[in-house]
Amino acid sequence: MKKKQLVMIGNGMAGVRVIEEILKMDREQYKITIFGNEPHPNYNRIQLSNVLQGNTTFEETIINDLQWYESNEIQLFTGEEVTQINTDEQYVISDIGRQVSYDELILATGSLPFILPIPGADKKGVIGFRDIKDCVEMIQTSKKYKKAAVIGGGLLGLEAAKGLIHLGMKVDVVHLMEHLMERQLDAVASNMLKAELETQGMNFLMEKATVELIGTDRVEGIRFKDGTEAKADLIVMAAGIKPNVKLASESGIYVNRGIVVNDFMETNVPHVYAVGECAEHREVVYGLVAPLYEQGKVLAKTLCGQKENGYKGSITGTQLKVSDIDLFSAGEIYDDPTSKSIVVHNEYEGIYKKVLIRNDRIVGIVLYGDTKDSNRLYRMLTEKQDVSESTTISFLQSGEAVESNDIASMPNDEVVCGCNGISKETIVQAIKEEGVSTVEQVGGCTNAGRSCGRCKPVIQEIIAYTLGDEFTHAAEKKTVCGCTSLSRDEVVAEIQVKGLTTIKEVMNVLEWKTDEGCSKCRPALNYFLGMVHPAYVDDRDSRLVNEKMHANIQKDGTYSVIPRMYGGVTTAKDLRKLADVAEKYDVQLLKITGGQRIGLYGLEKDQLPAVWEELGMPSGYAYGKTLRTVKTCVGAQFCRFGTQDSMSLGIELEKRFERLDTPHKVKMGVSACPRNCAEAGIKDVGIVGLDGGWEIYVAGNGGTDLRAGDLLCKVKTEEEIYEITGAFLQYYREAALYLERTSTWIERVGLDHVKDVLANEKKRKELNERLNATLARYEEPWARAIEEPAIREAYYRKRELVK
Ligand SMILES: Cc1cc2nc3c(=O)[nH]c(=O)nc-3n(C[C@H](O)[C@H](O)[C@H](O)COP(=O)(O)OP(=O)(O)OC[C@H]3O[C@@H](n4cnc5c(N)ncnc54)[C@H](O)[C@@H]3O)c2cc1C
Ligand SMILES: NC(=O)c1ccc[n+]([C@@H]2O[C@H](COP(=O)([O-])OP(=O)(O)OC[C@H]3O[C@@H](n4cnc5c(N)ncnc54)[C@H](O)[C@@H]3O)[C@@H](O)[C@H]2O)c1
Ligand code: SF4
Ligand code: FES
Repeated sequence: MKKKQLVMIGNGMAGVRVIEEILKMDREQYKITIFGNEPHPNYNRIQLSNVLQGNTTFEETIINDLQWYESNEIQLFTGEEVTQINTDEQYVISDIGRQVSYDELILATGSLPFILPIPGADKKGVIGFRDIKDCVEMIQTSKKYKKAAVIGGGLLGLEAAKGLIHLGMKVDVVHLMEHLMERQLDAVASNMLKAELETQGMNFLMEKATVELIGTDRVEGIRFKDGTEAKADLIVMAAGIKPNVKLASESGIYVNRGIVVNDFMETNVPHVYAVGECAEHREVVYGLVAPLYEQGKVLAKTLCGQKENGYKGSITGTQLKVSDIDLFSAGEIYDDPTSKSIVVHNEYEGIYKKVLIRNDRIVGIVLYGDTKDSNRLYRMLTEKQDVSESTTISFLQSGEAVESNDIASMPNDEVVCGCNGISKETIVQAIKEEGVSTVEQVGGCTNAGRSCGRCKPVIQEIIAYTLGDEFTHAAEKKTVCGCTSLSRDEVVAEIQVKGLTTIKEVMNVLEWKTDEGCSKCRPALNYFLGMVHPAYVDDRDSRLVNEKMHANIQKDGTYSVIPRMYGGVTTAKDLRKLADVAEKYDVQLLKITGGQRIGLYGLEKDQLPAVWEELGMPSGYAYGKTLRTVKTCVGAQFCRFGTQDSMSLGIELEKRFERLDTPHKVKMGVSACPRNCAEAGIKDVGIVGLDGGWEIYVAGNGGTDLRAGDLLCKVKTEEEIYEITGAFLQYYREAALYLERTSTWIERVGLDHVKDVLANEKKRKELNERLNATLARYEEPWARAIEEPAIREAYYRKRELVK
């Protein structure tokens, strides 16, 4: 049966969750295309606050990596904005003129920050806080400037302010109202919050209406309605958001505040749906993921022909992600004549709890300082339980830490992860039936904990309670991924002891929990098998996407071609070839890379075999977990300071070790004197020439986690360098975790340990023997692609546009 074309505009949290749900229900019905105007795969926007506050990295925010799209055959166009929808002829057009037809269309365009329409709002240094780009700008600004102002004392503004303080800036929070977070907290809780945040370094300018942002080109300050001013080199506008609906309304789709949908997330136009922050359901637009994920489930069912009850709306609960602040709020927050409240206010311990009741039902909750009751009360609220028999004590228990007893008495259907609507029962089931034993694995099976992360401590408690004595052992172990409860070392040991030779065999014998594995374990197993068995036949389809393609996929879906240029040395003939090919294929960019070679960027997948054939040069593996480059200085051949021939040594090292699979990428550098022009001190292996010898440095890193290399040893001859470098690489291959750089590996196992291993001559010899046996199996990847039509057909067939 021909698949229907499903197109989604917006590659954010709500939209991609719909696609995940569809894939769980029915993989065969749709050919899926996604447009996202950010240059990233789907990431966890919620965690941007934690990135700013230094609790997580950008890499850790990625929810679905490019490999996920590739392996689910989803065509993803990042950095591309859809600018037109033709609902009569059912196609969309992007800002680069790409036209894609649809049978069904999902609008998941999210929201835009509300930028106050005041003079000066367009100055440099005025931003919202919505995406990675804003986050990067805050981080970079903090390196140059010292004073920031955040406009808006809501959830977003306070999380941004905390992040900016962490980045070393002085921060004013400008708030229009009398109380912070006035939509979530009453006056008492709000004052407690303000007092705590002041101790954390925030300065509040309350009841201030901003009328102008002052400065010349760049913002320098704020002017308020009362005539006062405040200095600021950076302004973060966090005064609310507005649904991103321009495209929908211009396309004739009915829009009120958001894109209006019915209970099945259908808009007024046939075959067009909306989900997430851009959608308006029963006159409500939501701004938290829990309701958006509920909408996502309903939409997936609608699209898979399983329309049931539909979406009925949600009551949301919020928490603030600022360290040392514990607060929860849901439903109504202010007393009125029709409601009664139960309040516990322990000023001594800084705890405040309020439950609002109307007609024997909880209608609102505000908790500050102790939120242990939040799940239970929230459930009573959402289920509209009759509370007439309850006492104050049973409403508002003590503030003791969650203990096993609490888990034991927690009802099975209590929702533990509010963002994803996952109950205790579902988590316990995953632990018992799927054999998972870490918070990450529970997330892999159930989605619990994958959004704001606030439920993770409770998930941890449930694991401990369910596993009992087995827990300590299980929790200590870092498993390969959620598909197995075995660690990397256990899997490698089993491969060796049981003589397992294929991925399928490993999964069967080691009782993998999934049939096909996942994007984490498949590449890892492929690597382990290749590391254990020198003659292993590579399973190309299990590799990470760039390795599988032998080319680096770029943000617009095109690829780069970077041939080897051993030691950074080239010839006029090779340069001519590069120029000819670049002209013939009209490449978008020719660039000298950081690794001293020349890259051709912007090639289509079907052009790659011909480009490589015409170049006739070996692949530079600029995409691989392998030896990338050996950077060299000109050394003794030309430089008057050079004591050694760095170029020849670098070229020889690159030729010896190219193509070798390693746990992560490996970069080398060779400088011919301590002036170190090849920056050998920040390479995985760095060699520095001295009078009469060389120094070998290891585990340097010039990337995100900057690290100077450690001196491993001094040697006299080039032969010694080859021997020690070979042994080091092989030991790293055998001992490091998959996707662990040499820098983190050395930090974990200790330099002295590696020195001890390499100081042992017998071990060095054995390591080099195993390395050489492995090196013998590699061949030039593009030679095969050029010769074999089947490979070209399988991997480099032209991208069809869905039209
Ligand atoms: C810093 C921060 C912290 C947050 N913390 C929390 C929290 O703790 N808890 C919580 O529940 N929620 C939190 N939220 C809110 C939560 O992130 C959002 O509710 C959620 O991301 C909305 O998902 P969405 O898919 O509707 O929109 P988005 O995630 O915004 O995704 C929409 C995507 O569509 C793209 N797009 C728009 N128009 C087009 C077009 N024409 N063509 C192509 N692409 C387009 C956008 O660039 C965007 O990438 C937070 C938000 C921020 C910014
Ligand atoms: N922890 C979380 O759950 C979390 C964290 C961040 C963001 N978010 C979500 O992101 C979205 C945006 O958050 P937000 O805090 O911007 O929205 P918001 O609407 O909740 O808060 C905006 C705040 O700005 C104030 N404000 C409005 N105009 C102002 C002005 N001119 N000067 C000063 N203050 C002004 C308002 O009084 C309000 O308190 C919301 O949907 C929110 O739920 C959630
Ligand atoms: S590292 Fe020393 S030898 Fe090499 S180019 Fe620099 S100065 Fe010359
Ligand atoms: S409550 Fe947010 S991830 Fe679980």
